[in-house]
Amino acid sequence: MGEGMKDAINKRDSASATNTNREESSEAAGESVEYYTLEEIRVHNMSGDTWLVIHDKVYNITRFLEEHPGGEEVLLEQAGTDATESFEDVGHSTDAREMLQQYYIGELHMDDRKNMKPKEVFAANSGSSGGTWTTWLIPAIATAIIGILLRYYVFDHKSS
Ligand code: HEM
Repeated sequence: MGEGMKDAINKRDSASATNTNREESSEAAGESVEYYTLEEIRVHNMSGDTWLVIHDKVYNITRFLEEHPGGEEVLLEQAGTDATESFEDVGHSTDAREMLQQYYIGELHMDDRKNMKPKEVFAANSGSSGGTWTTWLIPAIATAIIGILLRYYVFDHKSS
């Protein structure tokens, strides 16, 4: 019996090994990604069926509602919508961000993504915190003025 049995087992093992590999590679290639539009997501806005979007990823958080340290209420307020801003406003920990993975079901449809246009990026950079160029321009001018003053001071002292 020995050889036949071993062969059968080997065949089964290698078959299951190739299956697993195929699954992994198709996942890695992103073939099985689901895309949802905001319209599709909007209907999942109740306590028994709760989806939300964070950073263009769609999460089914129905079974997380009761576990959320920040309470069920805040999640239900965001249910069926893009909750990225509220999620970020709270300043969630790295642990919270890692937890998200468990509830991932797909991606927000490309048409519904709020891609930052170059104009918006510029506006975001030149807000009250000051633009990037002012951060080096002001110290540069200050250094130049100090340099000029020092020169005058040194010359004045040499000539007198
Ligand atoms: C599925 C997505 C979410 C996950 C996995 C999550 C997870 C967590 C975790 C683990 C905490 C404990 C503190 C921390 O580790 O940061 C927390 C706190 C909190 N979360 Fe969320 N959260 C999610 C979505 C949201 C959303 C959309 C809001 C919207 C307002 C929110 C509001 C809060 C608040 C108010 C707290 C309490 C903060 C505090 O007491 O300091 N969370 N969340």
